[in-house]
Amino acid sequence: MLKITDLVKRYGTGDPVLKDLNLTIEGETVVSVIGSSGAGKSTLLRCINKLVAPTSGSIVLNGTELTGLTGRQLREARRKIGMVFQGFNLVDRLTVMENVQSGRLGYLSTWAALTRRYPREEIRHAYELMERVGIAHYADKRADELSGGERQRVGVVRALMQRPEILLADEPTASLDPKTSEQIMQLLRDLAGELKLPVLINIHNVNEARLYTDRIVGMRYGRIIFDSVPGDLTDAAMDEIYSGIPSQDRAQDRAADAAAAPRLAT
Ligand SMILES: Nc1ncnc2c1ncn2[C@@H]1O[C@H](COP(=O)(O)OP(=O)(O)OP(=O)(O)O)[C@@H](O)[C@H]1O
Repeated sequence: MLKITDLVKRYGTGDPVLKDLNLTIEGETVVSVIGSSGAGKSTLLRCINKLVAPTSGSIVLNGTELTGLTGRQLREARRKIGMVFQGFNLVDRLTVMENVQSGRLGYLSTWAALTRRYPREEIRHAYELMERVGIAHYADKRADELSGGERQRVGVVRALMQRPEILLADEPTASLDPKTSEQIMQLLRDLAGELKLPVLINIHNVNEARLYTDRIVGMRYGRIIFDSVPGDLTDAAMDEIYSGIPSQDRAQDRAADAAAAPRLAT
């Protein structure tokens, strides 16, 4: 279970870009995070995998508090978090197998990694996962010889090689054509069920969020203003997430209007 409590992130001395954010994800749920550019979606993911340090608040993954970890404990905690990227982040000149095994680098000795002598068990595990996502026959191909969809499958297998406890995906389909995007979303959804893994996906494509995720979290100005099943994402909810002023400010404005109204009437 991932439990985020009162998370605040401020870059430098600027205003907070995440404001007292609370979010709990249990079981194998696939959750999408939607919202306008700048709403704080990527910052949220980066706080979870500690690519950026939260300013305050708590992030607990299966009983381990992630905030405040450093050194070896941080490296160990990071292994529990699989990451899938928009641009795939593969090493082009390496083979698919080498890219996939790089997901295990934190576990291998430097010597084994440098000489690419992967443990037999890890080769078997890699083949199993590659078979599952349909890229086993490309194991010895260079990554730059693959299509976008195939490259993203390599990215997914690399993340799963860590045997993560949660999978984070930052715009995993934004570089793909519509049909391939749907295949990758379906794959993430199926893998969540098969591996009993929660998956958190930042996504701009609301249709894909509706079709392939169990729960949609809508962010605006660093706050979660919508958190429900896709069926509840009405046009009004979309308006609130993507346009106008933040709901909290709107509520404050409404309260101010109401307070001012009697005076205006007189
Ligand atoms: N490294 C940084 N330093 C300073 N400000 C940052 C940094 N990264 C992000 N921001 C700011 O934080 C806010 C949230 O950005 P973030 O990238 O999390 O939003 P987003 O919802 O993921 O946007 P997009 O959909 O465009 O990726 C923005 O105002 C952005 O300018």
